[in-house]
Amino acid sequence: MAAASLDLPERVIVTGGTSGIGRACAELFAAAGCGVGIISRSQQRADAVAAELAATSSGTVFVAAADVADETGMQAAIDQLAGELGGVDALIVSAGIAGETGALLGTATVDGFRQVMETNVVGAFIAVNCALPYLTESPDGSIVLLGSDSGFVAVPGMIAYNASKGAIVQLTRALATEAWERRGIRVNSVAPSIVDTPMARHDLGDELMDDPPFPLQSPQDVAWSVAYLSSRQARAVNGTTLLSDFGFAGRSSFPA
Ligand SMILES: NC(=O)c1ccc[n+]([C@@H]2O[C@H](COP(=O)([O-])OP(=O)(O)OC[C@H]3O[C@@H](n4cnc5c(N)ncnc54)[C@H](O)[C@@H]3O)[C@@H](O)[C@H]2O)c1
Repeated sequence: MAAASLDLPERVIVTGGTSGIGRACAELFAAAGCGVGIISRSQQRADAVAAELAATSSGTVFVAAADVADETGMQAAIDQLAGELGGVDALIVSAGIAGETGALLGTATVDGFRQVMETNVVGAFIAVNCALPYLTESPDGSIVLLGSDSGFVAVPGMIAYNASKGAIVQLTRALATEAWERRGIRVNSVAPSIVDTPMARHDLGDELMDDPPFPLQSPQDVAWSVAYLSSRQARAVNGTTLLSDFGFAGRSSFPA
């Protein structure tokens, strides 16, 4: 059977593009021949990933170093990448942290809560704001944020993370309404359950991740959802959060 193909954006910026889901997105877009701009906190790490992608794909890869919570640094990084790419058609926001994993109410700290919200929510808004002028210029601008099934079901010991990912669901809707009506830009998010990435391995441990009692997805599984939402084939999809979770969030935890 012949495969239908996605019309992907030509110029894509990915935050958190050197690891896990962000890296899988950068790989997918670069392999499809797109221009890709990776934002990472570490210039050295970004250079190494860009060299690996350049060796294995037809797309052009540029890198910039910035912390997503630093508005000035992010504006400089996005201005640089937009200049190198010749514009921006899609922004993928994958930079994120889990925070104080396992810290229950009473031990979870306010500082830890702030740090997670700064990175996962404020950082997402900063990235969107910085890329907005370029996406507005694109004939087909779109944004895909990384949420989580933790935005729908609360995982114990992750108060700040759960709250931050709930915020991403509503941030997606809020941005989508205004960005579409005023600028023709679509905004969607993907909410995965546990994905085999350095973040999940750090939080859950290799032993559990190597023999998980839950269905485990790959970063590539998520990258395909991101690719679809950023593609022209999803031109009527706006303000939605796509759960990629094997149906977990919709399932009662009590046996039938
Ligand atoms: N791995 C999972 O099980 C899972 C499940 C659901 C959602 N997610 C979400 O997917 C996204 C990507 O997660 P991942 O699993 O690929 O994690 P990861 O740790 O493998 O990659 C995240 C990247 O973001 C970068 N980053 C973190 N804070 C940053 C900051 N302040 N500025 C710039 N870069 C920063 C990290 O350095 C890293 O390169 C996150 O938003 C995460 O919450 C992950």
